[in-house]
Parts: sequence; C-alpha cells; structure tokens
Amino acid sequence: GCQSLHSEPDNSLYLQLGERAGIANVVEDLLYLIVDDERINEQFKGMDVAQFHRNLTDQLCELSGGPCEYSGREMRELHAAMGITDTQFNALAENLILAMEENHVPTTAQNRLIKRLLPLYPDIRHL
Ligand code: HEM
Repeated sequence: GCQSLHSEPDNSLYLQLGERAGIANVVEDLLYLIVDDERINEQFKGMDVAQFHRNLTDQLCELSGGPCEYSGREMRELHAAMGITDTQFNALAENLILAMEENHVPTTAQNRLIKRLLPLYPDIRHL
C-alpha cells in the first residue's frame, strides 16, 4: 500500500537476474552462443569483445532497474549500417534466452527482460 507512494525505482528484475555479476555471466554466455550461430556471427567479426561485454552488461543492468549507466553509443547509430534482418534480431533474442536459461534465470525474469528490449527493435533492425 504505502510502498506505491514512494517513487523508488523498481529493481526487482535486476535482482532476479543476479545483479551486475549475474548479468555479466549471461552476457559472457551470450557471446559464446553468438560466435556459434551461423545466422549472426558474420556481423560480429572483428568487434571489440571486452567493450561489447562491458557495454551490453551495463545496458541490461540499467534496463532491468539496476544502478548502472549505459555509456556506449546510441542503438540506432550502432546498428544502422548493419542491415539486420528480423531473423537476425530474433536469433539474438533467442540466444539471450538460452544464455539466461544456462544461468538459471527464472522464466518470468527472462520474459520481463525481453519485454524491455522489444522497444529497441525499431532502432536495431535494418532501417
Ligand atoms: C535486442 C537486441 C540488441 C541489443 C540490446 C543490442 C545491443 C548492443 C549494444 C549495447 C552494443 C554496444 C556494444 C559496444 O559498445 O561494443 C551493440 C553492438 C553491436 N551489435 Fe547489437 N544489439 C542487439 C541486436 C543486435 C543484432 C540482432 C545484431 C546482428 C545480428 C547486432 C550486432 C551488433 C554488433 C556487430 C555490434 C558491435 C558494433 C561495433 O563494435 O561497432 N546487435 N549491440
């Protein structure tokens, strides 16, 4: 009841994901899945793996209500030239779900994170 009167940010998803350390593990496993996935691995050739890991971890931390600030480039600016197809977008989402499964993230939390990523779709897919 009284809780809703305070404007505390909701960090329950962040906690379900295991905080920043848990998210970092998910992103690491996501990277292995990307490398093995013929649908998308060509796009990722030559990227800075450490920077990608740090920035995506910060982004998912922030999006889940955690105390992080994404400091990478805008989604549209990053992905505009890549010509990303719907199939490729879905492949990445699928790999993220698999990486969360591997880290025993509850299905409800998986769904909540995917839901928060969907608004980024228009900025990521081929424009
Ligand atoms: C929900 C979907 C996605 C999210 C949230 C996302 C997020 C990000 C973030 C945060 C970065 C910055 C990492 C850095 O600074 O290096 C990034 C870079 C990148 N993304 Fe995505 N991305 C998504 C979908 C995709 C898809 C579907 C592809 C290709 C199939 C893709 C290809 C790349 C590549 C190649 C980079 C590295 C760019 C570079 O180093 O210049 N992304 N993405």
